[in-house]
Amino acid sequence: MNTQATPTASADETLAQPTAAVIDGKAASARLLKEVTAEVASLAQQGVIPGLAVVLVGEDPASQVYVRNKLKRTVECGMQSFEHVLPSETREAELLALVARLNADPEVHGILVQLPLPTHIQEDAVLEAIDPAKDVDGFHRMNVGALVQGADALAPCTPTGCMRLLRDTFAERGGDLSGLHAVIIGRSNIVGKPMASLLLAANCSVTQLHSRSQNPAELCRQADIVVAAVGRPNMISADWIKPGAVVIDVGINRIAQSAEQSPTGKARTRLVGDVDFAAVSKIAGAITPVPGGVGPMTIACLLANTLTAARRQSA
Ligand SMILES: NC(=O)C1=CN([C@@H]2O[C@H](COP(=O)(O)OP(=O)(O)OC[C@H]3O[C@@H](n4cnc5c(N)ncnc54)[C@H](OP(=O)(O)O)[C@@H]3O)[C@@H](O)[C@H]2O)C=CC1
Ligand SMILES: Nc1nc(=O)c2c([nH]1)NC[C@@H]1CN(c3ccc(C(=O)N[C@@H](CCC(=O)O)C(=O)O)cc3)C=[N+]21
Ligand SMILES: [Mg+2]
Repeated sequence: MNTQATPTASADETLAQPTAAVIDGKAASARLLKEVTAEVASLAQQGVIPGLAVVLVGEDPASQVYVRNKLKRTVECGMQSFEHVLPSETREAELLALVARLNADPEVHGILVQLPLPTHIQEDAVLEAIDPAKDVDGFHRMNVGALVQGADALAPCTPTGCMRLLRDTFAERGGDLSGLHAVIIGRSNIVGKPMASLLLAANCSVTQLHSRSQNPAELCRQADIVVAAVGRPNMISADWIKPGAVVIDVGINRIAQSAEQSPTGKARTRLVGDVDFAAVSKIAGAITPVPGGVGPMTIACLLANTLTAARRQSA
């Protein structure tokens, strides 16, 4: 990672050094995966191979990206991967029966049911059916409650990955997150809400924006840390950002790409985040790219959670 502008730089300094450091999520995830791989090997010597079951119902595009990358990394770090791809017509009862089988399977230490589920399935019923000890997404009420109360729990992977990137970024600058103002855009159970809990635990002042917020750009401009988790391509423009702020872009949006822009010369799609990277990177102190930012960290944290779950279940 380069360290050109500092997050506390004044507007003048930032004008003199107008390009944000690009936070390298791929490198950070490779470092974490290396640690996980070593610990998986030592657990394997005790006869335990951590196993992760992934359940995908239907065809959400962001979920498909996730599943593909996850499978690769799981095997690379020495874990077992169990994939369950079900058609979008799958009935809730069938899905609950599968979850019950995975709960009872001693080779499965972690269970992840991809969200969103098709609308005829009640998401919360499925999430509550997962054994909390195997809930590597941290979405079960028991784990959500523990996170909010600051107790030890399996914490959601994407916010955990964002925290690792933030801590690394501020540590490189000789500081930490304590006392900084963090603005989160989005309040989903997957990203926005658990992100707020983790930032509060790190002693940030936290503001949470959502679709009903008034003057979002004005509020966001007060942030030292911006976490964008909306699902709208390029929504966060340069005028939302205070010079020198650290920007974490969680969005994974697939947009059409013209033939001229495509490396293959064919009209295709490409991934973009929620932040207008080209404009914001001229103002921010540091920023995560999409792809190559939060996404790879989510996967590394998922595998770290699976290792933790396997250790606890075999202790
Ligand atoms: N990189 C990764 O590892 C991951 C990436 N993602 C991606 O992150 C993005 C967000 O995901 P997720 O949290 O699940 O999305 P959700 O759709 O569940 O939540 C989106 C949030 O954004 C808010 N919102 C919508 N429009 C606006 C607006 N105009 N102004 C302010 N807030 C708005 C919504 O507000 P309200 O509550 O009022 O409706 C809601 O809280 C998606 O692109 C997703 O693909 C998700 C998980 C992991
Ligand atoms: N129960 C559940 N938990 C989730 O955590 C969850 C989910 N459901 N549903 C879908 C979203 C989305 N999500 C992604 C994670 C990693 C990448 C990822 O690896 N991104 C790479 C993509 C690289 C590429 O393939 O081009 C990157 O950003 O660099 C993408 C998307 C997790 N989610
Ligand atoms: Mg639903």
